[in-house]
Amino acid sequence: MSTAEVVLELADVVFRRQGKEILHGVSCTVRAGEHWALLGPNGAGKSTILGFCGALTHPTTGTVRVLGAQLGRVELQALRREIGHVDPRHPLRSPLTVRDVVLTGLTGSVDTPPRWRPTAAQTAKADDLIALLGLAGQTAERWPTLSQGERGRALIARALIGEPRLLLLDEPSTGLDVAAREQLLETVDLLTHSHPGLASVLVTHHLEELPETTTHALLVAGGSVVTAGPIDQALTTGSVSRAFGHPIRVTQHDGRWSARAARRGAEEVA
Ligand SMILES: Nc1ncnc2c1ncn2[C@@H]1O[C@H](COP(=O)(O)OP(=O)(O)OP(=O)(O)O)[C@@H](O)[C@H]1O
Repeated sequence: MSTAEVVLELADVVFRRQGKEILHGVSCTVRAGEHWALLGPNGAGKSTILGFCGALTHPTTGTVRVLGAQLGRVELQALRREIGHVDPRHPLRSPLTVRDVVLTGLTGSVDTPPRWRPTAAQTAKADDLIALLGLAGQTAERWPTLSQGERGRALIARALIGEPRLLLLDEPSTGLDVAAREQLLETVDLLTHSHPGLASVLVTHHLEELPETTTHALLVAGGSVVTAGPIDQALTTGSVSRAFGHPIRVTQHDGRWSARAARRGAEEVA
């Protein structure tokens, strides 16, 4: 059992909305340096769980502790500033440059606030992150001209500029072609070296979209945990088939995962 600092802890979390129980007692502990995949079929409860991780919602019962603070006892706004949140549906409409988009991670806003000016050190830091994410040379390019993949990497730089201890990635490969997806995954893998203490939670429906550096998986279905723990133990043909309600064969090759429907005549699903 790791002794690294606990970054995120969900204990028996139940969530009800409009008379409906959406989560039925979810528990999970994420420690510094761990990279979790949050996986499950449509409607499983992934976004709801990510909402707790990002200090966006309170549980109905049970406890959520994010970065040592219990939700319900702390000011959520202050806590959110310590969490890097990458949402591929970032609602930016104005033609900010890559550098300006990254700097909005410091103000926690979508656009640059009027009269806000970055310091020279903040600008230098934005440029360092832009280079780290493979966008050097595109610092002055404007948001509407960027590809989806470039936007995804710019949003990771934006999430990192506040030096978060927890990074949340909400389906970061959405809308990417295979090359852009692979570049994005390589970039995420790089973070284990550039930001060694950082913990992350990445939401996806697809095992193929898991970075090689993923250490743990939380598999959910119907608002309950199917399995949670080190990825090699958590992601199995049996657990993934149970979660998705379909016989699926899970394989791992060179650190990458894949899932295929188990065809008739194939080996029995464990
Ligand atoms: N505010 C709400 N009021 C009522 N029901 C809700 C609310 N938010 C979510 N739900 C329901 O809770 C369930 C889980 O939703 P959630 O969005 O967390 O699933 P998900 O795993 O992220 O799904 P997807 O993969 O489709 O994005 C769904 O059945 C959804 O309809």
